Amino acid sequence: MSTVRIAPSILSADFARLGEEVRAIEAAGADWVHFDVMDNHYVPNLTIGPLVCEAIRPHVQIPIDVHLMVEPVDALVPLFAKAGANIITFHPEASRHVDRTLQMIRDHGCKAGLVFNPATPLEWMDHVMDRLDVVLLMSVNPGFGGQKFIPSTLPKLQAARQRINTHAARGGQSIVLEVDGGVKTDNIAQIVAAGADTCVAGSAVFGAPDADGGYRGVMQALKQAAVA
Ligand SMILES: O=C(CO)[C@@H](O)[C@H](O)COP(=O)(O)O
Ligand SMILES: [Fe+2]
Repeated sequence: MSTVRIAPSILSADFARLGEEVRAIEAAGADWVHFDVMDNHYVPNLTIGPLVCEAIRPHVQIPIDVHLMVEPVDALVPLFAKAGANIITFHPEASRHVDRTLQMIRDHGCKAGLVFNPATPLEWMDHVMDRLDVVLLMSVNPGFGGQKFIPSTLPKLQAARQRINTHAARGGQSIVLEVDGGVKTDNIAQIVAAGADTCVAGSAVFGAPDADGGYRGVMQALKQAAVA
């Protein structure tokens, strides 16, 4: 049985019923709530902030995984920590002092992570391995849900997995390897085989037809397909 985590992205949820939506995905077996923050500056889209994080916090027990697509980053860290975030990830190009931002996230009691766009080199992680709890590889360009998985993410996942395993073999902490964008039942097996242990899925989960078992059906289908 696979231990892959599924983190539904609420970007594709019904925002008018967000409390109900996050309760439904938790009941359906979601492992994390993936919370996409877009600022209409680092990315063209504009989404949700700490007030919405605070509003959904009492509705779920599972960790809230805040993916910051904002520039600059630092001012939002204390606000999301206070709003109940458990994990905060950011794009290294968007922070002037990456080491300091990672440290700040942990100082606020959250797990810290870096997000790599499809063209962002993995070298960004090399000098901050000790400060990382999560490495998130984007398998689409950030800004929108419902895009198609970029296949070059697969060798990049293998390379990231190798770095993470080497770090652990040298006595370093364990680091989650998360993938975000275009994850579906028909590609999750390849994604997990390439080294991912945590998969964000937005449109795949929230677009699941009721006839196929709705959120519970798609969550089971993703977890089963991951080990196929
Ligand atoms: O961060 C992002 C997009 O920028 C993602 O979290 C998407 O929201 C994932 O949605 P799907 O590709 O699974 O529909
Ligand atoms: Fe995301």
